Amino acid sequence: MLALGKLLELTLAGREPAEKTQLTVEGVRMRWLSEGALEVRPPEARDNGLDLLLSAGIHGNETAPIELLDRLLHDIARGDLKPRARILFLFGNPEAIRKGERFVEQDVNRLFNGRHEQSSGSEALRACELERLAASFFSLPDRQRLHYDLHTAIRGSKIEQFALYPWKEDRQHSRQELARLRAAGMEAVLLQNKPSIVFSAYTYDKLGAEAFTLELGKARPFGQNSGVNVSLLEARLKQIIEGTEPELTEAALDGLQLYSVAREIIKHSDSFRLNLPADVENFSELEVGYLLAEDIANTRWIIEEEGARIIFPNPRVKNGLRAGILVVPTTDENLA
Ligand SMILES: O=C(O)CCC(=O)N[C@@H](CCC(=O)O)C(=O)O
Ligand SMILES: [Zn+2]
Repeated sequence: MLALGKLLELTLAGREPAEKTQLTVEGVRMRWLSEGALEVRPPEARDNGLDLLLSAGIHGNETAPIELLDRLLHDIARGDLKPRARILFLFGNPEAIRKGERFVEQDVNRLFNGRHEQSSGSEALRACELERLAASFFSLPDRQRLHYDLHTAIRGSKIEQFALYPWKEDRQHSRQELARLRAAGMEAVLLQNKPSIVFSAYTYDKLGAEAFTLELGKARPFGQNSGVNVSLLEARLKQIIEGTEPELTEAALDGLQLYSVAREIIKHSDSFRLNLPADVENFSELEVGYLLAEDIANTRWIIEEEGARIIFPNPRVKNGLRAGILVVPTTDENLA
């Protein structure tokens, strides 16, 4: 296999490849751009006009998505997978991946859309570099742009695999993309309704990509991901890469649960208390009247919404950051 197919090995070892560009037997060009960043370009005659950004390891301990991208890259480097799409593979936070930690000093996925400029340190620099790599990749005119930022969650979930769909003023969420996610095994989608500082929100808002954060199961160390079943997503990604995806019909949305954000729980101070068991699962339902959280100056988060569920509860985030999202079921009436 070509050495550049071993991007993960290079990244784990903190090494630069001797040769920065290599050609597969299929004439596919692989180009190492920077640590954890590799562009794959099909021969011009095979190019189908799709630019696909696949990122993982924005959180260093979320290894199942990293292993999935590693398998796809191996297949491309061996000539077993024959891309018609142009692809950018990104391992988001190499230092944290090497340490097996979510982050080293600060969460890279809270540093996009301008936030890295107000910060310092290696993770702020990395967020800036990821924005630059994505912007350069998505700079070619008249091409389709798609970004999947792959994650696993800190805790178990009542809905194992789900997507978060960013928001931008005057832009509608796409039914076609939701059908594609359903076919890729996602059981639910959270439709965001305000701007955000995560990677997929940057590529959606600033670069015009269809972009999603995908949650694929519970985070575990390398080699311990047999409980994370990515087979439907992996099969779909291969079809997208090879341009062999079956046509999507509207009916394919059937069974996909849609949620919208009712409220984001922001931790304001060290007095923040979250009134949930440590092992509570994502999408656990909360009853109207339930006292969810308390914070400084008698701030109280009481559930007012029927059918509210909690995702990503985390009282240990830094002050000023999201300590959970309250979501409620929604319908497909506003989709494009
Ligand atoms: O399990 C958790 O609490 C967090 C899992 C995770 O990393 N989720 C992403 C979601 C990004 C988004 O809001 O689109 C994150 O929190 O960065
Ligand atoms: Zn994550």
